[in-house]
Amino acid sequence: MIEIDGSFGEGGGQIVRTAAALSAVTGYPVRIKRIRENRPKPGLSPQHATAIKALARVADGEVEGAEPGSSELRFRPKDLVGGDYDVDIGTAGSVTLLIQCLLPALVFADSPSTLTVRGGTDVKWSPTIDYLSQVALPAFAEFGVMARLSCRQRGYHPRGGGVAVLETVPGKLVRADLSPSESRSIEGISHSSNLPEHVVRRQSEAAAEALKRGGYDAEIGCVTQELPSTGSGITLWSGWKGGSALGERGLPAERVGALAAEEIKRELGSKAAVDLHLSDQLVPYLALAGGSYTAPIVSSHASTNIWTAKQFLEADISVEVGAVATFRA
Ligand SMILES: Nc1ncnc2c1ncn2[C@@H]1O[C@H](COP(=O)(O)OP(=O)(O)OP(=O)(O)O)[C@@H](O)[C@H]1O
Repeated sequence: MIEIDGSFGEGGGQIVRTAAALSAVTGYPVRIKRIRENRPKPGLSPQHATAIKALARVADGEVEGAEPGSSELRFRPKDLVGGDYDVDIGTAGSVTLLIQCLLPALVFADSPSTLTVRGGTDVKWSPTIDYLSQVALPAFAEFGVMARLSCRQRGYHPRGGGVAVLETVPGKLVRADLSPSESRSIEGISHSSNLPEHVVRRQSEAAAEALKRGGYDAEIGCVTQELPSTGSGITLWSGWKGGSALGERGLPAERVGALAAEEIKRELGSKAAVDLHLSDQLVPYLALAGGSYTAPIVSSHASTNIWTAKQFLEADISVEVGAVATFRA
């Protein structure tokens, strides 16, 4: 059994998701201790526990300790079984982080799968649903990941109620070397629910103006809906880089648009191939398939994910830090 110290490095939920995902893929049972020990609310959060239980279904495995608040978890995977899976994270737990945990296993499953996830699609501290479909999945596809994501209904904090469907087809992963793009065109979507129509327009106009000042062309769609949850957000993307911001009470719509624009401008201003967030999300696929990419810096999420991947795989992953950080395996 592989033993993982969940408080290592970044010490967050990602160690748990990556360790369980790679346990499922390699078939090595894992015991994760000291889970999120240094977080204000240590142990598994309800959304981490839901992800692990869902992964156990896909891996036909046994799991102990996958309960909210638990500081220790044992996971023993068996066969990776494709099929239809329906997972309700409840409230506004992140749909994209649950997918982050299950996707590697679905890629190695014995048949195609349709995973329906209910929860928050555009929530803090996680990739937005548009970031996952427009930035992360296309980058994973370079490594051979065959997955298609559709957002049936957005879900904002705190009510959630979002629905996303991920369809996967298993296949062999392939080595990929991602190179930087010179593109100066950016796409995006500005969205809201139960808010006046001018909110999405002000978000998108502020973003487009800020991007134009930086010499970028932007095409940003606007969607106003009436859904069970209330909220707004904007995601911008260009190749393997993104920027996003979520509306909140007291934060002017113009500021939300400008924040997303500032983030993607910072990323596009770097000579790296992928953005900061993608650099940690790609680690499992880099470790499994080999390849290379560059990122602006080595984040603590990325170095911790590399450490976690090395506990399961022989992969010789290295990061060389210069003007940009080069990830290689
Ligand atoms: N704005 C964003 N855009 C894209 N990806 C993001 C964004 N914010 C966070 N992420 C990604 O979400 C993941 C967050 O992992 P992390 O371990 O911090 O999450 P967590 O499960 O909420 O755990 P914890 O609560 O312990 O921090 C990382 O892969 C990170 O790259």
